[in-house]
Amino acid sequence: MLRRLPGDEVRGLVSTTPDTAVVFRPAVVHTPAIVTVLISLGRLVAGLIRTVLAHPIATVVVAVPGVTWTRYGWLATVIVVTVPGSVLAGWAVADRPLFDRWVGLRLLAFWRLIWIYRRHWHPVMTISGLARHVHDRDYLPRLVRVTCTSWADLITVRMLTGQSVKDWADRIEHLAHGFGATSCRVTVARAGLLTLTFPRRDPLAVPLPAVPIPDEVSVGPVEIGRCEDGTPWRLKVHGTHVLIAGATGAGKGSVIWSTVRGLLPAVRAGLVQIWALDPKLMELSFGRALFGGRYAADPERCAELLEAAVKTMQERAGRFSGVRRDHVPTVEDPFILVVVDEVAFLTAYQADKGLKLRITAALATLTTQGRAVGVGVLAALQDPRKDVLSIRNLFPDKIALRLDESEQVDMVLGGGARDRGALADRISPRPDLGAGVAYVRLETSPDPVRVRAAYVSDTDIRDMAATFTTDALDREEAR
Ligand SMILES: Nc1ncnc2c1ncn2[C@@H]1O[C@H](COP(=O)(O)OP(=O)(O)OP(=O)(O)O)[C@@H](O)[C@H]1O
Repeated sequence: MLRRLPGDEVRGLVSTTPDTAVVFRPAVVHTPAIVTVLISLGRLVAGLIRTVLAHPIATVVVAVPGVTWTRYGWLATVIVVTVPGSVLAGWAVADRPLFDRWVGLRLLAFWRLIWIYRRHWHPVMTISGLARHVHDRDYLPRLVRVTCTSWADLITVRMLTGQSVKDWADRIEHLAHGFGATSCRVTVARAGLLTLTFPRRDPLAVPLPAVPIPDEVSVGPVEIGRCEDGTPWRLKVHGTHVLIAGATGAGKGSVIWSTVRGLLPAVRAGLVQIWALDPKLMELSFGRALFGGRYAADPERCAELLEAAVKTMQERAGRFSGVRRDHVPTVEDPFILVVVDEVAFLTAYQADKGLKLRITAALATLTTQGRAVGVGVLAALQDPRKDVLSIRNLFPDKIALRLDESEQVDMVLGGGARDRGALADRISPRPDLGAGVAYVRLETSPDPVRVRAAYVSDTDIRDMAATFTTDALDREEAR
């Protein structure tokens, strides 16, 4: 800064050329050395206190052997280190999950905080463009905390003031590669705080066997697979409509069959009816016996079945009107789940215009009015473009299995889903690794969750059909 000091004008003059402006030397204020030393010492002590408070266990682990060594010698130190070490090792062998929960994952989180995240934080933030340089000062988003789960690192970050979630969502690839992870997902923890999820391994890389048929009678949510965090993936079908989008071989069949499987006790009890439309004649025909005659494959018959569902829906709406607003499944008014495999065969690819119109109108009516009166639609399709299924937005819940193009992810899950980590176009095309893997937006959260549907094999379907048919015959005989 150039400043005129009182009485210092002549001494500070560095240019006396007559035709130029008068230039003064910058005023230099000399700070006494003792002040600098005290400030540095203060910073050091504050940093030490912060570190001890932030990592008390690590401090104890380092400090106790250190103090023991200086006061009691090496023998005492060996004892101090080996006794707790052996106890911990024994604990790890005896009860690994409990050990991991209380010790293992915390140690791992500390190690990864120091070795991966803190070490690379500055360069990754700067190069990805998330840091700011204003008036010669660097402003970095703050790395608040690292926690580890069995499969991922969860990083809590305080954004810079004025940053948006989109700023981070736009840079998930920079972040993933910067910290050596395969992907990154961004979720909002609370105002100004984000959680970044960096998977360390893929917990869904191994196919899941079919979920056992539940004992209790329920219309859902139906357990059909597993979420990435190890919790069951439960799909709600009663009171909503579900669209399953996935390229060929993505595993749409496993979502459909797992749902049917989970509903079987309720079907047996007469609380649920499954109406199946199978225009490809491949998927649902296998378990035809489960649908009690409500199965259609040729488009004409599909249109009739859909119109029958609309009729039932309207008849119910007439009866329920002014009496109740929600549907409770009963034997008289069971929940009707209309399952459509490859809905585009009935809409976009249908050559008969009349049939196409009838089918689209029936589907639109069911998806706009069916929820409250106990009629739901579970439809699968390969190509999620609007001109293929104009009514795709009428499905409140959507599942994105492996898709061919990145743009299709937002078409299925809604705007911004891919930016927030729903990389459905990156799901492996290898059936053992990627079939049945999907991203969903669960009701409880706008953030996409990665899931895998259990695989219901042909043998499972055959068994389901055989058991169901035997049950049905037994019931007939009993009557
Ligand atoms: N959940 C799953 N887990 C593991 N493998 C699966 C799963 N679902 C399907 N597969 C495997 O992937 C193959 C293709 O699955 P499926 O036929 O269900 O796909 P799709 O999406 O219905 O394909 P298409 O649209 O061509 O009918 C299956 O034969 C099976 O080997």
